[in-house]
Amino acid sequence: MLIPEKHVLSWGPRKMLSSGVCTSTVQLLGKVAVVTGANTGIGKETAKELAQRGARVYLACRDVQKGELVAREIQTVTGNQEVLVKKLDLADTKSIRAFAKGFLAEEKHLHILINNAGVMMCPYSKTADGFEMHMGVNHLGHFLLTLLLLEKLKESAPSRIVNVSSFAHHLGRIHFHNLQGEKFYSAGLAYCHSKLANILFTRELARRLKGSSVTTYSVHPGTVNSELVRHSSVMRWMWRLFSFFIKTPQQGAQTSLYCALTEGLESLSGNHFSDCHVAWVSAKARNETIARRLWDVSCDLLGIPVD
Ligand SMILES: NC(=O)C1=CN([C@@H]2O[C@H](COP(=O)(O)OP(=O)(O)OC[C@H]3O[C@@H](n4cnc5c(N)ncnc54)[C@H](OP(=O)(O)O)[C@@H]3O)[C@@H](O)[C@H]2O)C=CC1
Ligand SMILES: CC1=C(/C=C/C(C)=C/C=C/C(C)=C/C=O)C(C)(C)CCC1
Repeated sequence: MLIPEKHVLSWGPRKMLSSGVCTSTVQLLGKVAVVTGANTGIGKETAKELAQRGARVYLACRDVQKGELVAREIQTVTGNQEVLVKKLDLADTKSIRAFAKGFLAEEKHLHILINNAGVMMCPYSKTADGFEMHMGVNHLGHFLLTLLLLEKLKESAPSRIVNVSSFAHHLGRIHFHNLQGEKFYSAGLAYCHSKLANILFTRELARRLKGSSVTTYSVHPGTVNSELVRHSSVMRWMWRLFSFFIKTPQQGAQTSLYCALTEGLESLSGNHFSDCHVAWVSAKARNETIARRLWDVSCDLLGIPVD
């Protein structure tokens, strides 16, 4: 194990709240990984560990300058020079298509895709394509990215897709008549809806990928001290006050790493994980009809032919 357990699990309340360590010893020399939102928080720690294990890692970031600083840091810490930065703004489908085009032209393989980037509790705003920001970035952006990279993942199989969701999905609903939040909007609930969409996408994708050796998992990383709370002063205050009780980003990365690396997980494709174990999801998240409809509606919105 490359992350010594004592550094992942400190002591006291944080230890109690941060169970779940990726104990896989899998090495990744010759493997290629993409991590979205890798310039900070959970994504940065996930990318660092993948690089530590020898993978060529693409940091897919909307701010290339921030990404370059982190890439240098990861190169220095891990000794792996194959840490690359590529511009990806999930709030703009042109940027997503440009990212995929560049990546597919450059790389023969893609073994691990970690759909990690996310926004939470933004004031009402829209992406370049007119999608509500949470649904647009957290769900539709990653949906499009994944479909554009799917052939490469299939050619590189066995390969894995990890979608970082949240236990907040329990409060989520897919309001097909108000998917862009135009009729009513709550910043907190919009986040929950998008995280439910992450789980429905994972389950429907797993169903469609059966037999392909490409597997997919959704993840709740835990409550993690990161920049996710940037839009809420109450949450920022809570995070500061309770920082000792919540996970570090390195601890928050463990379940994503577990799903990306652990051998023998293939039969659990489509499942949701928390603290490196299969976790229960809401009844809405288990609804196949909603999952199929969300898939079709997402294709429609993105101008992808529905199959
Ligand atoms: N922290 C927590 O307690 C929990 C987090 N999660 C999930 O974990 C994931 C990682 O979040 P976390 O590390 O905590 O949060 P951070 O805010 O620290 O990191 C989020 C990352 O997403 C990137 N991002 C945001 N918008 C876009 C965009 N339009 N295009 C590309 N990248 C974008 C950010 O880039 P930039 O730095 O440029 O803004 C940043 O790199 C999220 O999906 C979140 O929903 C789930 C449950 C709990
Ligand atoms: C009650 C309580 C807490 C609050 C937890 C909250 C509010 C978690 C929210 C998580 C989110 C927003 C996840 C995003 O996906 C702390 C700080 C752990 C400290 C112990 C008591």
